Amino acid sequence: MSEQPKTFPVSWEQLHRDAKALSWRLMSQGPFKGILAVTRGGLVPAAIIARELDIRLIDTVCIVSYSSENKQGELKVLKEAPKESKGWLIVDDLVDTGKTARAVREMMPDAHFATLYAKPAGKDIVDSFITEVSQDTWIYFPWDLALQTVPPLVQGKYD
Ligand SMILES: O=P(O)(O)OC[C@H]1O[C@H](OP(=O)(O)OP(=O)(O)O)[C@H](O)[C@@H]1O
Ligand SMILES: Nc1nc2[nH]cnc2c(=O)[nH]1
Ligand SMILES: [Mg+2]
Repeated sequence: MSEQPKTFPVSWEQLHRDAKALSWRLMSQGPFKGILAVTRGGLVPAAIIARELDIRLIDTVCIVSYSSENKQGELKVLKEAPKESKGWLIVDDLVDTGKTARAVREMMPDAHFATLYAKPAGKDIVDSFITEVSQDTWIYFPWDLALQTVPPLVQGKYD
């Protein structure tokens, strides 16, 4: 569970809408030679953007930054980005502290960096994003969520 006081849950529909909005914005920045998806969070947005911009060349940079308890640790690069960066589009789901984005930027200095969501500490590192949320907000992606029942608003209130 997150220790952030605020939460921003994103549904599949919302994610699709935001990835399409980002694609619209990126159209004027291209054409791009290929997409570099930052795993794992960048994979789903990268697939949607690749479809919208008709990009067939997709590569990955494989980075682990947060543990399963949502704590940031040492950055582990499991697979480096390709050498060429000019004309490439980097896609990640979000930028938070900017640690991941900074590391990828170093590997791909001439690429355009796009994320769906951005927090204030990291937003200046990326070139394009759709929605900003406050630093004390934890974003929940649809692949981390499940439908569940919630009690009615008034349950137990008038007992
Ligand atoms: O700006 P930062 O503070 O570096 O955080 C942003 C990164 O954290 C998350 O990835 P994570 O390392 O949790 O891995 P995942 O994509 O596999 O979920 C997210 O997908 C970004 O890549
Ligand atoms: N899911 C998720 N992963 C993150 N990694 C860094 N910040 C976040 C966040 O707000 N949500
Ligand atoms: Mg990630």
